[in-house]
Amino acid sequence: MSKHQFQTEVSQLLHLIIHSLYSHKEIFLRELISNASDALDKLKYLTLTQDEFKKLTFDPRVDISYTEGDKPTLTVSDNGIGMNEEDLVENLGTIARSGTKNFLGKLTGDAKKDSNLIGQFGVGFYSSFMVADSVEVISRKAGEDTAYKWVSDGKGAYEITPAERESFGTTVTLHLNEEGKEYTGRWQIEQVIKKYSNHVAFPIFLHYTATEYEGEGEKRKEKKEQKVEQINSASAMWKRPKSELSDEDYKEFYKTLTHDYDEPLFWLHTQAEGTQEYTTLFYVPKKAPFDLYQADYKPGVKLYVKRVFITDDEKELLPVYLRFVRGIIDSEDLPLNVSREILQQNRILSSITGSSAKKLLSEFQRIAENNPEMYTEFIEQFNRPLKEGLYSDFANRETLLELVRFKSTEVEGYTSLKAYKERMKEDQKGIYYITGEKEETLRNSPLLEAYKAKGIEVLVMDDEIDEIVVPSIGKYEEIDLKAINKSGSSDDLKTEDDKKKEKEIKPLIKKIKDALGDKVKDVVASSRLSDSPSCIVADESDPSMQMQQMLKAMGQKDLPEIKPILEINPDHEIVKKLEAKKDDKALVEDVATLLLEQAMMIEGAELKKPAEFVKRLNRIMNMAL
Ligand SMILES: Nc1ncnc2c1ncn2[C@@H]1O[C@H](COP(=O)(O)OP(=O)(O)OP(=O)(O)O)[C@@H](O)[C@H]1O
Repeated sequence: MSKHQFQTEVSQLLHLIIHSLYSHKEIFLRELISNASDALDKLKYLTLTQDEFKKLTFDPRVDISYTEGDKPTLTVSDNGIGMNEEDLVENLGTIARSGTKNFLGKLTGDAKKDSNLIGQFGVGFYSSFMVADSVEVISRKAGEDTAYKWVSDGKGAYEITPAERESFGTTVTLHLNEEGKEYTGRWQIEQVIKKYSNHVAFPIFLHYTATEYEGEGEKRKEKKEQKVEQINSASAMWKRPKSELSDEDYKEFYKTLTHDYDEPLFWLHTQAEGTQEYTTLFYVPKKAPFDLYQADYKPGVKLYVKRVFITDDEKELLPVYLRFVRGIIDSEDLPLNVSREILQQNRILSSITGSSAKKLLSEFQRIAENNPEMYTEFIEQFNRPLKEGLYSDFANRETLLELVRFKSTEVEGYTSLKAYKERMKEDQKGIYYITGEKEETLRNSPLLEAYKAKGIEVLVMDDEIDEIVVPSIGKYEEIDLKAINKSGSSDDLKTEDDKKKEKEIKPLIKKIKDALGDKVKDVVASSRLSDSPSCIVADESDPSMQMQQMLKAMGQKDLPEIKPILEINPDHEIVKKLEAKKDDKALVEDVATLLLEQAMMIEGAELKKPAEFVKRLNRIMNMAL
C-alpha cells in the first residue's frame, strides 16, 4: 500500500470545486462520463494503429450502476485505456499544467466569483467529491496485467494498492454522501445522462433492478429483474445534420468536450464536401483559458479521422493565435494511422487548418456586424490573440484588421479601425495612436492635448502587444497609422503660427539644450501642447519609452540607453517667464531639468536621482515663496 499527499494545487482545486459548484453538483456525472469517453477514444486509436493492441477484443462502452440503502454507491465503468500506478499518481494526484499556481492564486474565497473562474480551468474528476465521502478508482491499463486501486476522501491524501480487475479499463465508485444520495434512482441518473452526455460517441448503459408484480390480491408477487439499458444516442454529435441539433445539444456537448463549467460564447459547425470531406465543430469559450499565454498551453482542438479520435495534443490544428478555440476536426481523407510527424506536414491537414481559420474569422466578422454585444464580450477576452494574428497570419491580415478593436479618446468601449476612419476629420493626415502600459496614464498624457483641442481622435493602446504589432500594421486602407509619442507625428498639426513661435524661442531652446547636455537627444519647440509646459517623445526611429521599459521587463539587458526628445510649449506661462530670465544659467538648469523630469514622470518613468529632483524643486519653491 502506498499513501500519497495531493499536490497543493489539487487540494486548492478540490476546495474550489466543492465549495463553489455545489449548486450544480450533478455535473460530476458528466465529468466522469467524459473521462470514460476520452479513455475509450485513446484505446480505440491504439487498436487501429498499433500491432500489439490490434488483437484486443474491444467493444467500447460505459456502464453505470448504483446501489441503494445505508451505504449508497454509484459506479461508472469503462473499458478504455486505463491507468497504471504511475498514471494514477500523475493524473489523480497532481496537476501538471503550467500556470496552474498562478491561476489558483487568483481565487478570492468568494464562491460566486471563484465559480466564474473555474471555467478557465475545467472541472474534471475532482467534482466527484461534491457528492461522495470517498471515491475509489480501480484501473488496469490496456496491455498490462496488474490493476490498481486508488482511494481518497478528497481531504488531502489518497492511497494506492494493487487490486483485481478482470480486464483493462477503469471503474470509478463513489460512496455517496447526503448530497449524492439522490443519484441512486434510475430516473434521476437517466435524466442527468440525457441532459449532459446524450451525444457522447460511445454507448452508455445503465444497470438497474426492475420490479414487476405478478398475480392479483394475496397471490400478488414481487419479481425483481436486473436490466441493462442504453441511455444515450451514441452517435458522434458533430456528424449529425445541423437541423437535428438544438442549441442545448451544442451547449451540453461543449461542456462534455471541454470540462468547462460555463456555456460557450458561440459555436460554428461546418461540414465540408467536395475535394476534401471533413467536419469541424468549433466553440469559442466565454472566458479565455487560464493558460492562454503560457508557452505550453493545452491545445483545445481534437483531431478525429472518420470518427476515430487521433490526438488532442497537436498545436498546429489551427493557427497558434486561434489557440483559444475549442472543438473538433474530423477528416474523412486522412489515413487512420497518421503519425504526429506526418500530421505536421500533411497537405490535407494544412488545407483543413487554412480553411478552418478563414471560416472562424468570417464567423467573428459576422458576429461583429450582427451582434455587437456578444462581439464586445469576445473582444474583452480575445482581442490580444487576434492582434497576434496580425503579425503571424499574413494571408488573413485584411480580415484581422477589421476584427481587432482599440480603445479611443472619442468613444466609450472599443472601436474598429473602420469606425475610426469614418469619424476622421476631412483634412486629418493619419490614424493617431498612443501606446503605453496604463490606460489612465495614456489618457492624461500631455501628448494628447493638441489632438483634444483640435477634436482629433487618438487610439489609446494599453495592451503590451500593441507596441509590437501596431507599428507593423503601417497603413489601414492607405491611411498611415502614426504613434503620437514619436517626434514626427506632430508635424501634421503644425501651423504657420507654430513655425513663427519656434523661431522666436530658438535662443531659449539652445540654452535648455546646453543645460541638459546628454540627458536628451534633442530639445524642440512643441506644437502639440496646450496645458502642459513640456513633454517627451521618442525619435521617429527609436523605440518609445514604454517599449524600452517593456524590453527591460522581458529581461533584455544591455539595451543601449535611448534618450528622449524634450518638447517645450512656447505658449506656457513657465516657459514665457523662463524666456525672460534665460541668462540666469543656474535657474535655466533647474527649470529645464524639472521640465524634463516631470514630463518623464507623466509618461510613467522612474527618476534615476529622485534626491536631486527634490533639491531642485525645493530651490524653486524657495524662490517662489
Ligand atoms: N476513466 C478514465 N480512464 C483513464 N484515464 C482517466 C479516467 N478518468 C481520468 N483519467 C485520467 O485522469 C486525468 C485527469 O482527469 P480530470 O477529469 O481531472 O481532468 P481532464 O480530463 O484532464 O480534464 P480537464 O483538465 O479539462 O478538466 C485525465 O486527463 C486522464 O488522463
